[in-house]
Amino acid sequence: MGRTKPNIIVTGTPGVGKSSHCELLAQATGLKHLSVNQVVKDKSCHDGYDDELKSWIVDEDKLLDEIEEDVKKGGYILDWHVCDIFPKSWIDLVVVLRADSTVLYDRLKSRNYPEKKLQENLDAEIMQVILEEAKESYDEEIVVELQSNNSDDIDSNVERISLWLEQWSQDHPDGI
Ligand SMILES: Nc1ncnc2c1ncn2[C@@H]1O[C@H](COP(=O)(O)OP(=O)(O)OP(=O)(O)O)[C@@H](O)[C@H]1O
Repeated sequence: MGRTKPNIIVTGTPGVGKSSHCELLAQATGLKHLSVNQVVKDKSCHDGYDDELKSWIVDEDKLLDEIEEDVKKGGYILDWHVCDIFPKSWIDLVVVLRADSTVLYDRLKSRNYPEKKLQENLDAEIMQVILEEAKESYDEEIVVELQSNNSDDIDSNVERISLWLEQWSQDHPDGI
């Protein structure tokens, strides 16, 4: 079975603004916001919790099994800091959000991240780890890098992705 609506990944380093974008984007487009972290927790797609890193040790196979049936129907915004585990055939657009390191530092600091986790995430953002993963895992023409430093950025990004969605629907009147 194909899909009449596309699937979009919104990814980026923790704190870059994925949830904020996805919520507004879901409101603007009617696509469904799938918080992958929430699925990991709710459906126990993990092998426990890493206390030092304060994050779940994700069972990726179980996670994919859990969401496959829904996501294959289309119309989902996948919100996660990992982007390279989803099969290419599921995905129509990959949005990689970016933030300046000073901005990201302040956001993570205010979340009381442990110093090690904060530094790892800042390094990952500076080294553009997630952008590189996205480009390696998907065709470059579907990977879009967008800035997320302030609320104007969110508005213009949501607008831009909404326009992309309209175009996708025009280009694929019968779905794919
Ligand atoms: N572009 C932005 N302008 C202003 N504030 C922002 C922006 N992006 C994110 N924030 C703020 O930064 C904090 C983290 O944002 P958010 O939870 O959306 O990030 P996230 O990428 O989903 O994080 P995580 O991966 O940890 O879930 C929130 O307080 C949010 O309001």
